[in-house]
Amino acid sequence: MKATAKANTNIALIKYWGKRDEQLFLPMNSNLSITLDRFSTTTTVHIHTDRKEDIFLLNGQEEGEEETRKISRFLDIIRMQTGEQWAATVDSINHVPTAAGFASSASGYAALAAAATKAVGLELSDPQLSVLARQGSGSACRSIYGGFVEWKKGERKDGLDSHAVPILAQKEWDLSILSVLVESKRKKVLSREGMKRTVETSPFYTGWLEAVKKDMQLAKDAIFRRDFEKLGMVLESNAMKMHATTLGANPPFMYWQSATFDVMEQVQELRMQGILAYFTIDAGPNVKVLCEPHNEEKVSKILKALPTVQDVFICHPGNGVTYLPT
Ligand SMILES: O=C(O)C[C@@](O)(CF)CCOP(=O)(O)OP(=O)(O)O
Repeated sequence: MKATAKANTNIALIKYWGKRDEQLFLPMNSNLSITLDRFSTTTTVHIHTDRKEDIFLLNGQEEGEEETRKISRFLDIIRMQTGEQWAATVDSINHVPTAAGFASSASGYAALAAAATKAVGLELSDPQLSVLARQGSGSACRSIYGGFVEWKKGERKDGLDSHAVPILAQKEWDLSILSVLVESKRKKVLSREGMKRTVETSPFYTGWLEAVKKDMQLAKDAIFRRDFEKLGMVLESNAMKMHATTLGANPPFMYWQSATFDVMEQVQELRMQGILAYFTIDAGPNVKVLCEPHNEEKVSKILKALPTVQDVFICHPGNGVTYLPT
């Protein structure tokens, strides 16, 4: 038995930042993303009943014990649901150049969840598939759907109500999401560690939780009204508040580097010239800049001209997980 699935990466507009349950990947706050039309993972899962060990191939290379163990832990969730013993060969191709400033865990676990359940004949609804993908990496639960997506934090301790729901299909509102790759000078604090340390030690974290509820409402209203200026203001403000929490952590840390500031200042300069552009930043120095499609070439050119910008990748809203012929 085997199946193939493809999932796109997504970028958070209202951030997932902090867990209320580390084992089940349950978030402290609801959050909101756009699934993109490029940077995806395609995963084929072959099921074997004559073998005990899982094999994990990434971009054609067999991965070592540590990475394979992570995949096996994820597949154990499915094995518990089927109640059967089987091993899998997971063959993932990442079309997510890390150099493009995207983490591949979101598209990776969304594609794996879809391909593995399909291969074992486990028919899950989209919300159930989102609950499963979430247990590989939180943000992966959002890549099940296309376009604008909300991850409802849920209230249940078992997390069955903590999953993504679609807000607006990608064809309903076209925006440009420019992934701006800047020079990276130092190793970043991975988002999992960063959010854990922040929740546990930052006095600013309670302020974040208060503010993000309101930001979610403002962002959803702006999306329903297709009000790009209002959406841009709230997503930029939300990213700033998320990063402000890390400055109060113990020990404090900051994801931004000097090149990050160059891009932020350029985006604010563009707005002074009347061009609507807004930035958001995740757990690293790279920046995502949102603008309206008619401005994308101009904005991309101006950002590329910054001496500390290495490249700019233009994306648009993309679709959710799809199954491919194996
Ligand atoms: O994407 C967002 O909402 C915001 C962030 O990118 C900000 F850095 C966090 C993504 O965290 P993720 O990699 O999903 O963590 P995991 O659940 O520990 O695997």
